[in-house]
Amino acid sequence: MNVAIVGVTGYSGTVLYSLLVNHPQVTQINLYGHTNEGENGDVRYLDELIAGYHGQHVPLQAFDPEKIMADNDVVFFATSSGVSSQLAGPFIKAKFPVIDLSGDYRLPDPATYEKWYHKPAADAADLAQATYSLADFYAEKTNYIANPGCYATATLLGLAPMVQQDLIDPDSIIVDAKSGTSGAGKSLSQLTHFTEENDNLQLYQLNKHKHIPEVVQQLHQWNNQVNAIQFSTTLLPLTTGLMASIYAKVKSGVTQESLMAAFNTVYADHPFVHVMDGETPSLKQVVGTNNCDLGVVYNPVTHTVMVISVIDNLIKGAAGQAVQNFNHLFNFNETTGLPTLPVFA
Ligand SMILES: NC(=O)C1=CN([C@@H]2O[C@H](COP(=O)(O)OP(=O)(O)OC[C@H]3O[C@@H](n4cnc5c(N)ncnc54)[C@H](OP(=O)(O)O)[C@@H]3O)[C@@H](O)[C@H]2O)C=CC1
Ligand SMILES: CC(=O)N[C@@H](CCC(=O)OP(=O)(O)O)C(=O)O
Repeated sequence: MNVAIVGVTGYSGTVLYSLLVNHPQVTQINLYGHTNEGENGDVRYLDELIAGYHGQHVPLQAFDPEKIMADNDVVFFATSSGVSSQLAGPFIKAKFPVIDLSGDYRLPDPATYEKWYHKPAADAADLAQATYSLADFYAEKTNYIANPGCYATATLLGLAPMVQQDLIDPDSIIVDAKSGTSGAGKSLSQLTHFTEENDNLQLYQLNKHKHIPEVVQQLHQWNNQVNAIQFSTTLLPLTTGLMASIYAKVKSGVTQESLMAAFNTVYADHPFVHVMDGETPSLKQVVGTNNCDLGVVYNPVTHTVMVISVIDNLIKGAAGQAVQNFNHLFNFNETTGLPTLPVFA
């Protein structure tokens, strides 16, 4: 199978390339950059752009939808938000398979996208052709897969059993999420400047984070009593890893045992999700993997359940989940080409 990547020079795109190189169903990876790529005659090659990619002498070609569709079976967009909304239309019209790592097609309502992303939304008819796909709950729908955001992934996997089985007060959900700086991509900003983030903790986008509507729309689909969450994001002075600490009041009669029964039932056939009973996972046990590890701890004194959800933001939170969705879309085994053992160093 031939696969195309647009945005390989970004953090998620580079990780995606590494995963696809080792994917047994992928025979060729073609790379595409901006529409004016190579215009001045200078062709850029991956091994010259990304340190350590020795031997990967693969050229970046100009972004051209017709050529991409002619030469490939699927295209991945690992581009900044606001790019695929402008570029992906021809693929949607042709029903060509797309896996989009950005947020541009996650929210079906253009006005909601513009409110939270502060950018023009994709065409409304095109948005209707996209499927938001949390890969562990994949349900076949369209050829355009909107891959979830990293915070949304950790949060939704931590909440799914409790929301689906109606075990918590739907008005009581609080999520305190933290991420390493690679989650912000490669562009420099004041927040991710070494002097600001090193030896520091910074909350950002409080009550304004773009993953809030994405999380709420999925929770609402699972349980229409859930209409809002309290959600905060904090930048950690780490490169990689994301932890969501989730709190909720449980409904009458819910215990540690009934919570574990729900988590174990829902995740029984989900190879990437691991549930710890009364214990809490750390970031290092998932960094380098496509796993999401969950710790479930109930406090009978406060009637509060705490779920700690940890992922590698670039793998499970982006490129790895994109490959998991790719496996689903083409009916490959869900785990093909995906790492499950942590780097642990
Ligand atoms: N980092 C993370 O943990 C996660 C990221 N995501 C999402 O994945 C996407 C990529 O993120 P990330 O890798 O962090 O971002 P980066 O900022 O690191 O990379 C962005 C990539 O997009 C490319 N790009 C930008 N504009 C265009 C354009 N007009 N045409 C073609 N290519 C373009 C850039 O190319 P160039 O180098 O030439 O500028 C670069 O390759 C984003 O939408 C992000 O929100 C989702 C989940 C987690
Ligand atoms: C640390 C950091 O800055 N993280 C990013 C989330 C990365 C992500 O999932 O972004 P998309 O939803 O755009 O795909 C943020 O908070 O915006």
